[in-house]
Amino acid sequence: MKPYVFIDRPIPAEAEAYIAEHCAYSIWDRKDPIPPDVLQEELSQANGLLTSGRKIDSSFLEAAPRLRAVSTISVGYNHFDITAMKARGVIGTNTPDVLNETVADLVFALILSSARRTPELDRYVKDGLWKPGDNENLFGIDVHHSSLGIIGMGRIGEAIARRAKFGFSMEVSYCNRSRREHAEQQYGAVYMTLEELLRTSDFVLLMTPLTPETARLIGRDQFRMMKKTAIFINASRGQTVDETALIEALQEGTIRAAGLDVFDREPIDPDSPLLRMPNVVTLPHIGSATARTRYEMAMLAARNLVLAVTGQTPPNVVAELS
Ligand SMILES: NC(=O)C1=CN([C@@H]2O[C@H](COP(=O)(O)OP(=O)(O)OC[C@H]3O[C@@H](n4cnc5c(N)ncnc54)[C@H](OP(=O)(O)O)[C@@H]3O)[C@@H](O)[C@H]2O)C=CC1
Ligand SMILES: O=CC(=O)O
Repeated sequence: MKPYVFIDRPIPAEAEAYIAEHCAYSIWDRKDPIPPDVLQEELSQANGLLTSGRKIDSSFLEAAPRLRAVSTISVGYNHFDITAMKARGVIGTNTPDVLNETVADLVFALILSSARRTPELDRYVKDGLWKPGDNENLFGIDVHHSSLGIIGMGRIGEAIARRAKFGFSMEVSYCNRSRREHAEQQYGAVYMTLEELLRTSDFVLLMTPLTPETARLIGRDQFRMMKKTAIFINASRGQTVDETALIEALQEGTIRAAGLDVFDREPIDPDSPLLRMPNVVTLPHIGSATARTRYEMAMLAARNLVLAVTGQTPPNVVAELS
């Protein structure tokens, strides 16, 4: 008998067809949330789940007694409760590598737009405020030949370091728990302590996974260590930063500006002060969101799921569950 899998969101037709070849399945092919009774019914039967960002914890797993594998269409898997999944023998897979270049492009969009104030100045022109004599009020800061500190020099971090070094002649430094020699040799990245990186970088980029160690890694003390002219970029997860401390740092001029793709709460609270600061560029968590990359991610997640539920070893079992 074929394994039964549940797909909890719309996916490309090719990914669905691939799953259909190997599994019995059903799909929630709509944008509105799945009604609890439908989810409950699906979970009671499913051997596998294809999802993105759904919290997989012990109460979820209790409702899914036959579940053997969860495949997420994302590289981040902080929504997996590893302990609970391990206890039930549920495999978890993610989609690394296929999004590296796309996320790196988006990080550069944040770096450039926050340094040269492009969203703010676009508004300025469209609002009819551009006038003869405009000069210093339109100035930004240079990206080329400046310094970029990457906290979390991994697969995506390296794609960013390559752009920084060869595209913009930037000095790259990084801070990980362990050295990444490839980044040092290829991009001249200098390994530093977190404090040293914060004190010396023109651009501070957070690119770590969200883990108990990285939760609120950047707070009031860390913002105070940064240069007053520093621009803070976050494309990791919102919870790696103390958002109240970030707002305070921006309001008090402790740092110059921020470029943010991720937030503590997503979608962000419409009353957040971050949405009213001209020196903050905000994006709706779109690091990997191009049609081609999302297609590759869905195909990879589908392959991971099929392998896992048919008793084979998928290539992308997350480290803590392999
Ligand atoms: N905004 C968006 O749309 C996207 C966001 N992301 C986020 O980016 C994250 C990174 O992805 P990816 O590059 O593929 O992951 P990798 O695992 O390849 O890289 C993460 C790096 O972070 C370092 N790291 C881990 N813990 C710490 C720590 N406590 N302090 C300092 N460094 C640490 C690791 O090095 P070491 O082990 O040596 O510490 C590793 O090199 C994802 O987990 C996800 O949260 C990813 C894709 C899109
Ligand atoms: O945030 C996106 C991811 O792939 O992780």
